[in-house]
Parts: sequence; structure tokens; C-alpha cells
Amino acid sequence: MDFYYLPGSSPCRAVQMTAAAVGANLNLKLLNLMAGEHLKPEFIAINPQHTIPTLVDNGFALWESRAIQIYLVEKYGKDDSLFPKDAKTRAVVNQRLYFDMGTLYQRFGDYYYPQLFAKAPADPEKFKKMEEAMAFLNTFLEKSKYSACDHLTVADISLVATVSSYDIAGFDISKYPNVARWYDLCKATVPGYQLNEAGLQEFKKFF
Ligand SMILES: N[C@@H](CCC(=O)N[C@@H](CS)C(=O)NCC(=O)O)C(=O)O
Repeated sequence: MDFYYLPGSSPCRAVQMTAAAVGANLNLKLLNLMAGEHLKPEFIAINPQHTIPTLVDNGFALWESRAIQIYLVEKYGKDDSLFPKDAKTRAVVNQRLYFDMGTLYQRFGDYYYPQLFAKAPADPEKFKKMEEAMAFLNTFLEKSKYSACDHLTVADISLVATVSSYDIAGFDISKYPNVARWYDLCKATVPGYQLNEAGLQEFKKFF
């Protein structure tokens, strides 16, 4: 499977960890966004939205990290544990994935990316929104060991890519005790977590 990515990218790291968890082999194709490689016609032909991560599995192209994670688990996972078939458990996994995409990761980007890529000043209101999002996650984690249930799912893999980005950016995770506990647990139990750590070292260069 061809995997278009950048190691520092949070959604790319989530896909890499998920591939490791199901034992799927990714043929890594580095795409240099800074050099505009994602805007070249050959990549637009694969993904008209020109985003990474993008996966091409035997001619089937897919983007959006969480959709890719689910595809990998459904196609290559040995069982359903990472994306449980039970309707209620799956609904909570989906809620966490959408929360990550629309709230937790979104607010990280809203606060940091204008500073990193447009030299804008820090906006304290946007910082408060990040704190609020992390507090929501802290509350979710009061009830279960992992973010959606008592075992690891794709929601944890997606969320830990985001939370580790907050961490490397200097956001103080220790103020959120349930998140801090879960983050340590994920570092120890997410397959391929070392891929996330390697990518984070690249991401750190932006700060
Ligand atoms: N929601 C998407 C976000 C993907 C995304 O925005 N990727 C960035 C890099 S981290 C990108 O490709 N930016 C280039 C562009 O949008 O043209 C996902 O989770 O895959």
C-alpha cells in the first residue's frame, strides 16, 4: 500500500500507528508540503483535496486519517477490537473520533497554526478553547480506562496523535489528570508508538 505522508503530521502519525497495530505494511511516500508537492497534477489525480495522509491500496485511494484508520482495521485487523462491532461501543468510538477531528485537533490548529505559518500573535481566546477541549477529554476519561471503552480502539490512536502534538507544543497535560494517566497508558500500549515519537521530533522543529 502506498502511503503519502509527512512524519511530523498528526493525522499521518495516527495512520502509521494503526497500520502497525494491524500489521499492515505501508510503502512510505514522503510528500513535501513546503515544496508544494501535494499540489502537483500527479498527486491531485490521486487526491483532489490534496491532503495527507493519503493511502492507495491496490488502486483504491482514500484520505481523511480517521477513515483510513477504520479501513485498515476493517480490512486488515484480525478481529474487531480496534473498531468494535457492538453498536453502542462503536457509537462512542465514532463520537471520540469526531470529537478529535472537529474539536480537539481543530482547536490545536486554530491556536498554533496561524502563529507557526502566518506569524500571527497568540490569541488567548483560542488558547482557552484548547483548554476547554482538553477538559472535555479529561471528563470522558473519568469513566473508562481508554477513551471509548476499557480496551484500546482507533479513537485512542487518533486522540493520542493529537494529545502528543499538544504536549510537544508545550501545552501542560499534567493539569488534566485523567488525560495524563491515559496518555502514559497509550505510550506504553499503542502498537507502533515509536513511529509517533519519531514523527513528533520532526513536528517539534516548528515550535
Ligand atoms: N482531517 C484531515 C486533515 C488532513 C490535513 O489537513 N493534512 C494537512 C497536513 S497535516 C495537509 O495535507 N495540508 C495540505 C493541504 O490541505 O493542502 C485528516 O485527518 O486526514
